[in-house]
Amino acid sequence: MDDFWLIKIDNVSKVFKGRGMFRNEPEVKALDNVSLTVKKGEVLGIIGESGSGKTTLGKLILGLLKPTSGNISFADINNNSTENRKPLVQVIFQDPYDSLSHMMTVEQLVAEPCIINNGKNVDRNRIIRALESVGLTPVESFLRKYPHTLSGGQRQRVAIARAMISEPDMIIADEPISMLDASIGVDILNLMLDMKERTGITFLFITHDIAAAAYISDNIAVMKEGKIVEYGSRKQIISDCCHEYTKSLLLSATGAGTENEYFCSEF
Ligand SMILES: Nc1ncnc2c1ncn2[C@@H]1O[C@H](COP(=O)(O)OP(=O)(O)OP(=O)(O)O)[C@@H](O)[C@H]1O
Repeated sequence: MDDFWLIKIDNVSKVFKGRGMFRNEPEVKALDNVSLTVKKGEVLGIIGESGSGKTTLGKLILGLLKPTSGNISFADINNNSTENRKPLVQVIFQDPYDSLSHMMTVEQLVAEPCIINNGKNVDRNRIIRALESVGLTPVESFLRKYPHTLSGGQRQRVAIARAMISEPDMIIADEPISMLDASIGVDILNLMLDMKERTGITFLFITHDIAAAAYISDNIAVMKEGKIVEYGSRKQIISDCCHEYTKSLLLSATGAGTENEYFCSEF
């Protein structure tokens, strides 16, 4: 894997003003001076407990939120075209049932991002290839189905096909397996790894599950209360972590005799 960067996050903080009718609740510092580099072609795991700022980080990268301070830089991409462009970033959400319109067929759902981007219909073969690439075969049996007739894992595969059809440079996967059974979750992680191998796509994998992060990530950033408290390669984080918080996450994943299916034998 090369070390070319895709996104650089420099000293980024994000403060949310107090909620409540009179904004009388205290403000929240969701991100506190975060610096991080997303390298091209890697799976970067962002791990932390609820409220540690993971989703806020993803929303800042997507441009859905603006940093209160600090800077996010995007690499110039040039795919043999005359003009350089920013990396195209797509997102996969935690709940594939909620994130997919119940009124649209699988074919319409997968075609929609291209129609929004280009304003014209998509070549049907492209939709078929996208569905094949996520293992929804025979494709003909899925095209006219609605999300409520699919299993959770199949819905998440539709969400991945929808994200992949516009050929993004990076996908932010925000807790993509937390609502799935463990074995289906492993299938989705394997699919993401397979896509990384085949296309060189970069993933930002947001999770509260350190074992899932260890299974799929090249590098892992551990977040606590809006800060990155530890960063390293998967092996460093699993075998040689320093921060007490990381140790406690590892202990809860492996401790008390619990078997965790994501942990590989190398750890
Ligand atoms: N729009 C908002 N307005 C006010 N506070 C917010 C807003 N969005 C997030 N927060 C607060 O910012 C903090 C970080 O939230 P964030 O959703 O980034 O955490 P997270 O690590 O993704 O948590 P989870 O795993 O539960 O999704 C939390 O305290 C949350 O309540």
